[in-house]
Amino acid sequence: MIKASKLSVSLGAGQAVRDVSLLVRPGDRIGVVGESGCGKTMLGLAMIGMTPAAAKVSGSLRLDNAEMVGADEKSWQVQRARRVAMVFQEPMAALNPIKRVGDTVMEPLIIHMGLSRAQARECALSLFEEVGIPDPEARFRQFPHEISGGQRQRVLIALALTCDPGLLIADEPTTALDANVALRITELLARLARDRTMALLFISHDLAAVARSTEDMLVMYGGDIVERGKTAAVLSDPRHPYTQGLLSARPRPENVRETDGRRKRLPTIPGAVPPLADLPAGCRFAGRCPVEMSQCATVRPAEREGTICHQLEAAT
Ligand SMILES: Nc1ncnc2c1ncn2[C@@H]1O[C@H](COP(=O)(O)OP(=O)(O)OP(=O)(O)O)[C@@H](O)[C@H]1O
Repeated sequence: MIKASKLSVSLGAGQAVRDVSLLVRPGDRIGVVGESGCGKTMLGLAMIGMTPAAAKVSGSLRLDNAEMVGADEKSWQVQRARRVAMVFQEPMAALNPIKRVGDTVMEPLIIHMGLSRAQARECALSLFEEVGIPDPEARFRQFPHEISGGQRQRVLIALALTCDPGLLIADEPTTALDANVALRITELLARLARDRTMALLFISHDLAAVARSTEDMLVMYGGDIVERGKTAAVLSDPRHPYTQGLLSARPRPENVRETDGRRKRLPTIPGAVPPLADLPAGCRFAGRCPVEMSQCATVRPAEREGTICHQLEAAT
């Protein structure tokens, strides 16, 4: 259990995070949204003890029973290995370019988990399989530049899982990926959190991805949490004016126009997730939906053709 109370991060005269209180329990999946610079990353960094050297962290952050505000680097190293891990947005920058990806994932298993090389290799290969890396034996020997961006992000997720963390912080993990790969990575993170009863803090600008992968969400503005609640409720019925503004600023298909002003017809990609703006009226639940749109009781017949709704559960 991770509990932040009045957690603040000051950088010079400004406060990047202000008095944030947050309880994260095993298996919680929490989205964090808000405009650029509102403090999402800094909150994540404070929760893993990786704020910039110039930052001053105050308040309280308890990881299980240990108070981590003011803790030294050695204590943080233990917590980072076992309790909290983070996946960053740019996988190429986060991986050592001159190290084979298999060796990268084996290293913490040997150093922090005390495994032999043979055990670490076996464990790393099974992590590669768990995160959906095809042909793990072959990928194991490759360098980061030899694999795709999506596979690099999967390697980083495997790396983050090596010490079986209680909380995984994913900071815009799909920003550098194309829409389809981004969707798969989002689904992977949500699945891992469910399967491992691991908490997930999913920081993103992509509200549809937050809708798919989280149950609760926080909306940040100017370092504060201005709204929090169940993801479905916040997205369908935002209470704070800032959240209302954030949701209304989403790109909507009806706003995409040809140069002559006519509405542009967007191609339908089989299996693609429709933007939130396209969600049928009457559905209140954000999250992965097993119901095909053609069988969904809440969708009007005209909207059913050729589309699969992966995004909502039927309101029933
Ligand atoms: N290394 C740093 N030194 C000084 N100020 C910083 C540093 N990193 C971030 N900041 C400031 O802290 C505030 C919060 O930044 P943060 O990166 O947490 O925003 P964010 O919400 O994650 O933005 P984005 O969505 O663009 O990643 C901003 O005002 C930013 O300018």
